[in-house]
Amino acid sequence: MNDSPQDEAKKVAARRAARAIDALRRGWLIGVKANGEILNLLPVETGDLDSSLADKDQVSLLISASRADTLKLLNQLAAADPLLPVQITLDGPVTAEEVIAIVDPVLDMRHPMKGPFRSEALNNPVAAKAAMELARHGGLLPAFIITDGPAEDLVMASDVAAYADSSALIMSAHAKLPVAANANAHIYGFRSDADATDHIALVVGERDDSTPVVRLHSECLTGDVLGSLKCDCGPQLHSALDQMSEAKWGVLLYLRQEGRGIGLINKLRAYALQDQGFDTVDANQRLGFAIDARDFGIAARMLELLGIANVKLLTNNPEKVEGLERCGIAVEERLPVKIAANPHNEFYLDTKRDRTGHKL
Ligand SMILES: Nc1nc2c(ncn2[C@@H]2O[C@H](COP(=O)(O)OP(=O)(O)OP(=O)(O)O)[C@@H](O)[C@H]2O)c(=O)[nH]1
Ligand SMILES: [Zn+2]
Repeated sequence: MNDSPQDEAKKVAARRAARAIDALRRGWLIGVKANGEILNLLPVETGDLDSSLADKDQVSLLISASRADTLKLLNQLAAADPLLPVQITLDGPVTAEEVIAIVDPVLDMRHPMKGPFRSEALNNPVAAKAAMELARHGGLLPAFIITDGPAEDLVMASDVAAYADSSALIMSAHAKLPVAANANAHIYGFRSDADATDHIALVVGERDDSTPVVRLHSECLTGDVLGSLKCDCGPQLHSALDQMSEAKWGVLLYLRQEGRGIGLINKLRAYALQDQGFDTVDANQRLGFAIDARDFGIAARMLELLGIANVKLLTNNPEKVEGLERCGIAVEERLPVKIAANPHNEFYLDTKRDRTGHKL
């Protein structure tokens, strides 16, 4: 089947975004274009900072709005949009260590005094916002050195949306998978030609015309595999499979959205901030991310591909209900997930209830 010109354009856009994300992970320079102008950026986390900073009289950095807030820089930009990234300029010579101390909140205790910096209005806010999203998709700290070009990988700010487009997801494999909770289970694999992340669904029990019990489970390597006591993910996963087995049938969507969409390494950074006393919400914001960066459109698309339009959703998170309904899935009922707290996750569960509206 031939793609329509629109589909072809989306693929080209997704490819440019994928190349840019790959470049960022390797520490290469990217150019982000919006409104006819290119913003050339070197990722602080992976880039060769020493050679980029050498002999510079001035160095400009692009950091997230919430990082700028922590550094008390937002008030310098009185009229600024509080969600816009911020450009700061330092007088040279500047060392790699100084730059890292500015962008990495985990080091704040070690380097409490920073600055003075000048923050400036962005001349390409659309490109700057897209750069923050590219860093998140790459699982990197959202911080860049603004450099001179030309960059080999040029991405349009609008390409990020094509990369994250859940309609590109297709079902690619299907097999029986007996699991401990239920020997009658089937696994379905999903992938997309836009983004390299694979997702899976486990259909538990005998499918019929009744509404299935569905659980959207976001990947948590520490909880699901290592049995971390910091969160409730592992017990929730197993309790969900048990509840599905007790119902007529159920569907577990295992979404590869580690750390609520910020990636494994950034989640571990959030844990390091939690070790310093910040809660899960503040930790995400200090890193420069949204409290929850997940896109539940992916789950809705997986349900659509499985031919499921109505669900009974196992969750305490109202955002999951709204996220699915916005994408046309009817949530007939919300079933609470009750997990006994332990001394290590009590504060985390309280934070979810008090700050992110989780019901219990
Ligand atoms: N960034 C970040 N992610 C975390 C933290 N603790 C757990 N996670 C991630 O949060 C996600 C787990 O969320 P879910 O189990 O889907 O639950 P939920 O949004 O709390 O909603 P429920 O359906 O009520 O469980 C996983 O991707 C975990 O990796 C944390 O402290 N910081
Ligand atoms: Zn977890």
